[in-house]
Amino acid sequence: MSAAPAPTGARPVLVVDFGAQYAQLIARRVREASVYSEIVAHTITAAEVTAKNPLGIVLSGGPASVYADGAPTFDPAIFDLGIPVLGICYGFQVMATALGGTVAHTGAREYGATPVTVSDSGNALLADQPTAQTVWMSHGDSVSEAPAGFRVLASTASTPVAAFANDERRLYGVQWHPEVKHTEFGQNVLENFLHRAAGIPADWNSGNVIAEQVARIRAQVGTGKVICGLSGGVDSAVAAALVHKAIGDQLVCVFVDHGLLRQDERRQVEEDFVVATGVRLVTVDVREQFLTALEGVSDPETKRKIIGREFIRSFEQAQAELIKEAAAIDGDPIRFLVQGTLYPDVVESGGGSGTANIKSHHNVGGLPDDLQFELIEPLRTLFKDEVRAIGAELGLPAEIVQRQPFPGPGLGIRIVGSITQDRLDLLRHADAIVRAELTAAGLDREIWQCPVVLLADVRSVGVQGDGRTYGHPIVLRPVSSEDAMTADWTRLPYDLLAKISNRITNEVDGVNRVVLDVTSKPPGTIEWE
Ligand SMILES: Nc1ncnc2c1ncn2[C@@H]1O[C@H](COP(=O)(O)OP(=O)(O)OP(=O)(O)O)[C@@H](O)[C@H]1O
Ligand SMILES: O=c1[nH]c(=O)c2[nH+]cn([C@@H]3O[C@H](COP(=O)(O)O)[C@@H](O)[C@H]3O)c2[nH]1
Ligand SMILES: NC(=O)CC[C@H](N)C(=O)O
Ligand SMILES: [Mg+2]
Repeated sequence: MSAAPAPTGARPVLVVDFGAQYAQLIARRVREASVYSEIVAHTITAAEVTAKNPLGIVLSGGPASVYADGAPTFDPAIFDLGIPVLGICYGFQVMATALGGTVAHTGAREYGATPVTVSDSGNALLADQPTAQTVWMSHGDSVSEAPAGFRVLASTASTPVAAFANDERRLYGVQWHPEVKHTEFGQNVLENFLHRAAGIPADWNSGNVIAEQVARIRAQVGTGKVICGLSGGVDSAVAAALVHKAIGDQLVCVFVDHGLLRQDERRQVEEDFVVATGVRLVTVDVREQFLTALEGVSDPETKRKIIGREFIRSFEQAQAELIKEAAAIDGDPIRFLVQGTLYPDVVESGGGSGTANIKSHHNVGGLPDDLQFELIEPLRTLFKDEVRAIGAELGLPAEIVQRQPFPGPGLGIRIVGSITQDRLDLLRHADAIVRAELTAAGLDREIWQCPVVLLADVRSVGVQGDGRTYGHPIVLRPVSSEDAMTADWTRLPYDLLAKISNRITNEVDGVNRVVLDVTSKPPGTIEWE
């Protein structure tokens, strides 16, 4: 399992994964508390834990029941190592069972927002916590009896043991999920555990990530040559800056012009980006290849796999050209490919432990089986806002660090239907209008991104210039988000929406209707495909 890499000599907090949806979220919240963390499998043994010398351990939730056959187990000797442990949900139930308490299917099930009563705040975990608070629950089993030596700290209407503690042994557990934003005092509980109970100082920051990644990249690459897929977006800019810091001129960036880009994008990357960062950049023009490969394809996953494959073919093409150019390589082969992959790309592609495939991101689930490159993905366990912080720390300009995301498959996954040159030109035009208006309204920082989608297989009747039209709708999808894992639709001012709608229907041939997507994520995703 991938884990955020340790800074040299740093003692981690281990997050033990029992198949949770939220293991990375826990790791991220620990980082937010300025503490370094690593995710480990639940099969870790007491000896392996000792070898890692952790400052604390957090046990995640998980879908199984502790008493069921085949449920994920945990080495009980770990509780005797003297290391502070916090169990969450399934992890709380694991701790209860291992230490002589009982867990049962009591019939009490709690999902979502649940009021909890804190009955004992005279302990490190719930110190200074209000008596009444709302927490996020997701369980069907309950601790019916706390282990001997443990105090019950909190309860809900149907769960008498909702939190417990043994301050002497520094063992703690909560039935609820402190790692999700909907839990009112969740971060406080985690920080109480880390700082008060376990006494861990708050001294971890993005500077540590940079130092460690630089060391790790140097060790991985040696004197080899590296290419980096650079899109002009935040993630690849930060990845490239990190790699550049590590190995300097051994890095060459490659921009793929696949014809699915927005207006003016290539020029921006080739000129503005290079000026801002000083990286060496080559562009491969593969517009024809992509269009041919995608001809007649309308299924979203098929499109994504083709795009993922063609990206790698494009990088191989750049690799071959650079190898010919002796100056770029000094005779060393180019074996490594840097990608700005983030954790949400991985988890949505089904790459988390036991998580579902929502959509194959081109750089993860869309990679071809015959991939020859050795990947370098220094941001793979991080979330976008963390990456922005690292970019700022590395000195990248705000225009780059604060840029809105744009997916690698570009306009290709914003045409619902098959992709043609005409449809791309139409969508590019509509998208340019939307972006110009949002920028003019000063809203770029407020919205996370605003996909503009062409419903190429849908037509509706309109009237323009006293004549009948039978045109396509354009969908506006403005969203607000913290990390793209969840999102809400942005309430844009009506006047602005009216202006955008007017301009698109007046200026873009073939469009006679503009509609607004008012769906959150979940249940929708941000992109339509
Ligand atoms: N046009 C492109 N040329 C080269 N590499 C690309 C291109 N588009 C995407 N990539 C690669 O795929 C990775 C994932 O794309 P993604 O859009 O998630 O990240 P990004 O473009 O770097 O940042 P952002 O999410 O802000 O758009 C990039 O980090 C980059 O390595
Ligand atoms: O580089 C990328 N390659 C992809 O294949 C891809 N698919 C979605 N996205 C971006 O990821 C975030 C979440 O998008 P969804 O809610 O649509 O899954 C949003 O920011 C999307 O724009 C992608 N980025
Ligand atoms: N989210 C969880 O960790 C759930 C734990 C366990 N499966 C239960 O239903 O109680
Ligand atoms: Mg991008």
